[in-house]
Amino acid sequence: MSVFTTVTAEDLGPFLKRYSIGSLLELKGIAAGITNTNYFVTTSHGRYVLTLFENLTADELPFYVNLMAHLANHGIAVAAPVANLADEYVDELNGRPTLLVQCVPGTVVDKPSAAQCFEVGEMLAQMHLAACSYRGEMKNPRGADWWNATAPCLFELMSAADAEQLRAELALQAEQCFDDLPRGVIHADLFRDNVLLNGDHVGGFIDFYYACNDVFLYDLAITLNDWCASESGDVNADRAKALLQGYQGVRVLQANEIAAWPVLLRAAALRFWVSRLYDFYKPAAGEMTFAKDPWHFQRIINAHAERQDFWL
Ligand SMILES: Nc1ncnc2c1ncn2[C@@H]1O[C@H](COP(=O)(O)OP(=O)(O)O)[C@@H](O)[C@H]1O
Ligand SMILES: N[C@@H](CCOP(=O)(O)O)C(=O)O
Repeated sequence: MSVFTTVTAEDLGPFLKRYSIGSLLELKGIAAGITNTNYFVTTSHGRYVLTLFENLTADELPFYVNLMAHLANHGIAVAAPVANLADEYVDELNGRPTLLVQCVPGTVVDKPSAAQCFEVGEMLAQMHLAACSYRGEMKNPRGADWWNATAPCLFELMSAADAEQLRAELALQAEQCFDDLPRGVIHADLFRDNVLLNGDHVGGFIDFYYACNDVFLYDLAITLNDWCASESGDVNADRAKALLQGYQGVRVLQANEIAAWPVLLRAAALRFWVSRLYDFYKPAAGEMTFAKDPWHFQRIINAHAERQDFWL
């Protein structure tokens, strides 16, 4: 369920008058998603998704919303924001900041094929290049500063063996320097549930609310860990190769990126191991989160640590 703030057709009437998208035909809550309230809004002009932000404030939204508009302008498959008559993307409804975007075609695919991984890799590289001309800046809110600050409150709640492994993994990452790697705006959460696939093609990347400035290769590692790893943490080589081929067809990895790849795959898994551990052990009272399995990412780290061949 993810309708946290109810919207009725009556609520929407005055809201839609601030837009030029026609009159309301249908309003339907969207069950998927875990953070915000989403509705499909069908009007006489077409189909849109209305998001009511449950956590982000109107002041925090321009970086993400302008990024989506910038990428859509450059031909990247993302949901394009729709501006209201005051030429603003962010509006307000029922006490929440809102965004209206075009519906993108496709569905979430749980078990992607190699061909679909190829397309996702290609679109990701194109997104990285298109975002180079985007002027917004955002620090990674889930980068090394965050995981180093967050992990200490988890150690005493974890098994001794897991806490020891987490300490070792943090120490391994603390020794690295990624300053020379190509960087720019990254999605930072391009899991399967944030991509709509239309057959083999990318209908649209969605959910840009972790986007930030960071290392491109880290984004590719986050994507590979979700699109190509099984429950055991092992990686399907065909899908991984396809994702990397798709990516490198657009942006060829440099020698220093190839050298950093194994440790960045572990960094990308560490980020979600820590965030899922935090959600598991420290669920905030009343917070609308659904804890996902943290140990999945520990298994991915273990598998990467054993691996010799990284599909490049
Ligand atoms: N632009 C869009 N076009 C079509 N469907 C969308 C679009 N944006 C969101 N959705 C649907 O809404 C669901 C939840 O969106 P998501 O952004 O993941 O929510 P949350 O921010 O709550 O995690 C998606 O799985 C998808 O089915
Ligand atoms: N894709 C993530 C969820 C988003 O990150 P979070 O920090 O908001 O939990 C996952 O599957 O863990």
